[in-house]
Amino acid sequence: MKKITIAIDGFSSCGKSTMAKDLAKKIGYIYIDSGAMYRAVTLYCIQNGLFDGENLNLAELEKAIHSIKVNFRLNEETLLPEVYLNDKNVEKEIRTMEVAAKVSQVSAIGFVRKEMVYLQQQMGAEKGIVMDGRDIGTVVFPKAELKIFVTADPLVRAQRRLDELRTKNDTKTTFDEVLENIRQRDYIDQNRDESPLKQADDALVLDNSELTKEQQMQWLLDKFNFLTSQ
Ligand SMILES: Nc1ncnc2c1ncn2[C@@H]1O[C@H](COP(=O)(O)OP(=O)(O)OP(=O)(O)O)[C@@H](O)[C@H]1O
Ligand SMILES: Nc1ccn([C@@H]2O[C@H](COP(=O)(O)O)[C@@H](O)[C@H]2O)c(=O)n1
Repeated sequence: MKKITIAIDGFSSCGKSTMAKDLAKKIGYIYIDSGAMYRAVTLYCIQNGLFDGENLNLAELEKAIHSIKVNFRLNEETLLPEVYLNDKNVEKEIRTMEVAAKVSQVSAIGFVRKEMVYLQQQMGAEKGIVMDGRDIGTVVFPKAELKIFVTADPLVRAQRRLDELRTKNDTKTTFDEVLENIRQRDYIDQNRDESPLKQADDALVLDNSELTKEQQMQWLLDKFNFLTSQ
């Protein structure tokens, strides 16, 4: 069967990666979490002292951007791609609240986006890919055959993310901190000049506030099956 490109965009913590990952596994496509790439660049900035409080040293980051190596390697056990920063697996480090608090500032920078979008387009050149993010259907793959825009109530999203943090032994972060981070990221992502988060005109909208993971997966699979059976 001819392979297609699937773009899943939407708000923070609404389940994009969960459904993109599950769908890719089910249909034998490559899965790429584009947010992980922006998180990896953010981690680089933190680790290399490019942040002075809230201030980011843009000149230093611009000098370094071409030499920051961000790529994915398959975890042989989970069969899922994991993100590497300069050849080090950083899958866990990029999921901290420290990175979450700074990533939307980094991802709003034009030269950072240009570099990441170039890599993402290379990864999807052969199709057969499910990529999730904020600008996948609008900028990275504007010709994607299937575009989904995911949304959910911020309170529901915050609770899901908090539950996840608790399973990772984070007992400190509060519900209000998670909610504030989600609101802040949504605001910055929607209002930045470069490739703001918005629904592509030809995207199908999914509000999964009241759907289980299984229900959202079935919804997505139905859309995929319908499209590829045409
Ligand atoms: N339908 C659902 N019902 C309950 N929990 C869900 C559902 N979908 C996803 N989750 C959970 O919500 C949390 C956030 O999901 P996920 O990481 O997939 O979101 P995301 O949109 O990719 O987030 P981010 O943009 O922050 O990377 C995870 O803990 C996931 O297991
Ligand atoms: N295509 C994308 C993907 C992500 N971002 C930015 O990265 C942040 C983290 O992404 P998650 O999917 O892991 O939450 C996100 O808040 C965006 O600022 C992006 O700009 N474009």
